[in-house]
Amino acid sequence: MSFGSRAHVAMQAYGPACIGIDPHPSLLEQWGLEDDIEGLDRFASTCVEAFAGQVAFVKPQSAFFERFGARGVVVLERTIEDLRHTGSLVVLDVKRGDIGSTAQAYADAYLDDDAPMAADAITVSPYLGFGSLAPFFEVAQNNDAGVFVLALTSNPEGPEVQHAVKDGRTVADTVLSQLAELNAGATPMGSFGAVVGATIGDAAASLSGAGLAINGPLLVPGFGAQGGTVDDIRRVFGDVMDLVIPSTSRGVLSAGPDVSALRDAAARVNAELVGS
Ligand SMILES: O=C(O)c1cc(=O)[nH]c(=O)n1[C@@H]1O[C@H](COP(=O)(O)O)[C@@H](O)[C@H]1O
Repeated sequence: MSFGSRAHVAMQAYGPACIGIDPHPSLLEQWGLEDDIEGLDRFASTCVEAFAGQVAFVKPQSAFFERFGARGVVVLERTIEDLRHTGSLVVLDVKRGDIGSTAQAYADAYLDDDAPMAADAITVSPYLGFGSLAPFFEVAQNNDAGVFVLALTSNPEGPEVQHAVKDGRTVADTVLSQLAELNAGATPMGSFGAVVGATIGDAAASLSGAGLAINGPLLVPGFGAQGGTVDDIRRVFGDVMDLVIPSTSRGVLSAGPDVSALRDAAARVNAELVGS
């Protein structure tokens, strides 16, 4: 089953939320853990216990594991493995992007189902040109995996690149319309998503063509710790709420380390969104 179909099924079963595993040093401390490999290991396994098979998407943030070198990557690899095939889909947040021939190697590393780090989907950056991402889409397609392309990110620096205009269209608009082309005709939705922050304000209003209706999932970070609210999500994504996967990390992780408190916090995110 394609990633788009699997995502649709998981969203129906658990609600739309994506919970990030971001082992910040401050969260390790808050959880009573040392900022070392043992602390990382305990943090990640607690998250697996809390979220596997409980939410539609879990998004480990690679950088917080890479901080610990090869041993951190081992923990990441095991975390992905433990989460996969539990009902929750793993979106590995690595934000890759490179010239096509190197993009192929990244795609093989994270999206080929036989690779040790294979995830259900990854995040990628289109700023070497949308066409440079072709290997990611091809490997994803062949492995029923997904790709989330940065379009309108949640950070305040994003607009300087993403709102830049070429041939009368913003860069973000171009990214979104190329995703819509890739997803055309897919049901219930395509496997190629966009990252659009909950904090983008009125930026979506200037999009042309299909706008945010890319017939693929919209990963929406910036919700929770970065200030985005359910009202913001409703305002920005009104017509395309069915495609929205709101993503939060610190907003839920700060409820830890108690497993049931973490689960309750994740369930509250879903309840808030479904009620919206
Ligand atoms: O791709 C992402 O997930 C992402 C894109 C974006 O525009 N903004 C953004 O915050 N993120 C990631 O989403 C997570 C947000 O974490 P919190 O701010 O703690 O909810 C981090 O792992 C970010 O790297």
